[in-house]
Amino acid sequence: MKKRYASTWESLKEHQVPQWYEDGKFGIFIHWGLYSVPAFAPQTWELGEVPPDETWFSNNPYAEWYYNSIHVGYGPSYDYHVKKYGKDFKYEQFADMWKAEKWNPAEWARLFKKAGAEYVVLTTKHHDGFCLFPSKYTDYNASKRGPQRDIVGDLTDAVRGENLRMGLYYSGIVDWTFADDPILNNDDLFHTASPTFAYADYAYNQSMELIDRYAPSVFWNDIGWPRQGEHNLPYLLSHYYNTVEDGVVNDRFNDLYYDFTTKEYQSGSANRREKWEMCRGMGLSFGYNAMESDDKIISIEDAISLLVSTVANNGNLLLNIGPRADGTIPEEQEKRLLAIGEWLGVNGEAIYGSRCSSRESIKYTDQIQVHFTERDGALYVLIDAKGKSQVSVTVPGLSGNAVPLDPKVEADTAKIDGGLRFTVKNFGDSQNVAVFRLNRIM
Ligand SMILES: C[C@@H]1N[C@H](CNC(=O)CCc2c[nH]c3ccccc23)[C@@H](O)[C@H](O)[C@@H]1O
Repeated sequence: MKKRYASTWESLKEHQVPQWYEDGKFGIFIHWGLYSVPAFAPQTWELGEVPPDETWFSNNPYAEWYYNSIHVGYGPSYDYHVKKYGKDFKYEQFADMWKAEKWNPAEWARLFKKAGAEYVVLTTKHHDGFCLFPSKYTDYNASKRGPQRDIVGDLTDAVRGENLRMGLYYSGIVDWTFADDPILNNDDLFHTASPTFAYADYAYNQSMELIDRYAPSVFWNDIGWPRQGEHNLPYLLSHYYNTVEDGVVNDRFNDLYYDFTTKEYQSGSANRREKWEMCRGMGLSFGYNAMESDDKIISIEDAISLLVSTVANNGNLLLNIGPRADGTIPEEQEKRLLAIGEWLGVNGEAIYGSRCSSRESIKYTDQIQVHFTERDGALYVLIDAKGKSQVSVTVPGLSGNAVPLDPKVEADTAKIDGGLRFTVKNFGDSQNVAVFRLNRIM
């Protein structure tokens, strides 16, 4: 019997994180929109590396923040905009320059499948207010302008055609078509953004139409929810769960409610006893930044290390791609997705459907760490030796027969000092992380 949720916080709190989200472990985030046309931001810091103050917001590495970055009236993006487009060029003019002329959603979905992703989360409306779906509440959308198609619907169909889950991102509290004073610190971001009741109703209405049109498996709200509309949330979220039985939401509703908490680069919180999700771009930006060449984005080794360390600590990794305005995915981003997919093809048994082990990760050096996951009574030992071709580590308190998942991994194990000594001589097809299965949990 399908559970029905009442529009009360008490009823919502009975919701459990669905098994598919616990098991899925790896998702693809997609930031695509008008900001993909200029595709520019300075390459400065990771979120959380410096305080969210004027220095951050006037040198914002997030290319999807282009509107605000030029609106502050100074800084690298402003200078770039004046030089490339001219002082009088309005951001809204990008709405008729964005054509997505080379976009093939089925091709994207095939790539995400090959990457080993279990879910996808696409921006439906980012802070600039431009909607990638035919919203009843604004004509500033991709069906009426630019691509002239239902981007959200077309990608949802393609993603579901590959048996992946489709999630939708919505910028709840920030919408620069309603309130666009330049944002220069977090107070502007969280407290003065979109201050009207009219906007709160708009956000509620658009969220309802996204739920009713697409029944997304993830409703990924960003930054916060309009305070004037907080009383709408129990209804909105109970309607969501009653519409999408195994739906799941993040923690960006003004600390009022969540299924999973979020980290973003170095910002946010992760507690391994709760379900959480790490999101980041491949470089410093979520929207495509044409300046972020192959040598400027996360390495394959670091991406695999991040996936393994996140999953071993009860998290999911939502790794972002920033497609070009024409609908192609930059080669350097595709290369990372395919490499992660290859690694998961060999070692996925230790990732998909696994659960966090009671054993905490062990850090031997900055390059050498050992992580643990458990599944169906087996313990998995994931040895991450970034930058090394061989490694020897002793894991205390382990015993039993350790079998590498990758047949091309050459390794010996020996009982020593009350632990198990692993000597990996060749990482085979497993990049920098060799995975072993122990058939008895000690
Ligand atoms: C995925 C990215 N999210 C950014 C907003 N980021 C934040 O508000 C990060 C702060 C944060 C981290 N964990 C949280 C949990 C609750 C509320 C805020 C945060 C966006 O500004 C950015 O353009 C991109 O869409």
